[in-house]
Amino acid sequence: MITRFDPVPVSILTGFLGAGKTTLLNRLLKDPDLTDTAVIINEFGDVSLDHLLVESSGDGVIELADGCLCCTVRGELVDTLADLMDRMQTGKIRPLKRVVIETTGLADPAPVMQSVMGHPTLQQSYRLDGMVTVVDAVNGLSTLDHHVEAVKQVAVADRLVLTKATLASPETVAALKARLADLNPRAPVIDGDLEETGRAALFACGLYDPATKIADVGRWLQDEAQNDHDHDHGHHDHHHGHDHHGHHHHDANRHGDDIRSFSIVHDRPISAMALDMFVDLIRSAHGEKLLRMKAIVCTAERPDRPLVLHGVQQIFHPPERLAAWPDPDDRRTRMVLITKGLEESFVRDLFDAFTGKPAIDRPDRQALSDNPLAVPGLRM
Ligand SMILES: Nc1nc2c(ncn2[C@@H]2O[C@H](COP(=O)(O)OP(=O)(O)OP(=O)(O)O)[C@@H](O)[C@H]2O)c(=O)[nH]1
Repeated sequence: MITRFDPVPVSILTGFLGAGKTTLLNRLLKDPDLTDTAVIINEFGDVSLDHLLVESSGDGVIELADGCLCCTVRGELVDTLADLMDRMQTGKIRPLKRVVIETTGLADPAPVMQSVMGHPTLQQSYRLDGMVTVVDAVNGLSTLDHHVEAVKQVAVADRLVLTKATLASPETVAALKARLADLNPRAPVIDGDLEETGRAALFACGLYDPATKIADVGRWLQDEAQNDHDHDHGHHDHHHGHDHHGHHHHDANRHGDDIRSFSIVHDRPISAMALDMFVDLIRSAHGEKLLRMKAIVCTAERPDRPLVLHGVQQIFHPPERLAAWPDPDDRRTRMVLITKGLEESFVRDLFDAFTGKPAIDRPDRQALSDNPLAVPGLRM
């Protein structure tokens, strides 16, 4: 038997790389009001860590990996939403109160929104209710200057959540708030540290209304609707190339001409000192090219308790030791990097050198830490 339901509210949690989306989601998932909520998380790259770092991973958390919601895995999002509705209607899962979609940090929100609002079948089953955008107080201004996706994420928001304000100066926070008000005069800016920010009510914003946003928002959504229409009619020339209008590649690892995502997997424990030196070198010498680094590391000193590292542009947050491995049978170190203008081979060579992997034409860790710039082949 098929049961019909009222359209299920869908909220989209977005924000630039490392702004604090997963951290906020982990707080929200502790709110009992978010039971019967399906959470769809999406990550760039072939190795995904978010499903390990979302604390209530398991039932209700669906992972769309190895691609970006706004381009490569957009079809998977549509299929996932259709499948959830099908399972609800046929009684295989309990009726959902809400669906929350966490996008990748580089996602253009417009195509993701259009998937929910404009898809001919999905729009009968779902309604967009709550665009929540997380903005990092430390990197926010420069991110808005350099990444069109970040500008769009702010402009489309119903609510803006400001994170890391205690790490930024009051002047920086004031300048950022002024910029946010220009881009989105009506969205309240909510302090990420407040307890109530972590409650389910954050998502309940009411039916999405583009008319309450700056005029660009309506245009972006219309462009997406037109793109979908053209696509349906065989014009496959949109979204190729990340041009100045913010259009996208279909390649998950090329979200801009020089933006790359890659991962390093290592199956032996790493000494904390080697890790420290590797991170320090990357950060100090190439921090501006490192958009994001996320890692779960098996250290030689505490192999039973993995270390989680987060680098967001130049900022490295204090590492966190988990109580145990999320999957006790997989204790490999996994590191995901998103870089802009920094070659994968360079980072890999550096990692291998610090972790002691021998190579004929590369010096060892000691020589590297003494003089990293003197290394042939390791200079950019
Ligand atoms: N001090 C401080 N750190 C924060 C805050 N929010 C997030 N962080 C830290 O920022 C780092 C990145 O946080 P995530 O929640 O993983 O960010 P994200 O937006 O999900 O990252 P991506 O999925 O890679 O885009 C982590 O080390 C967090 O602990 C905050 O409000 N204050």
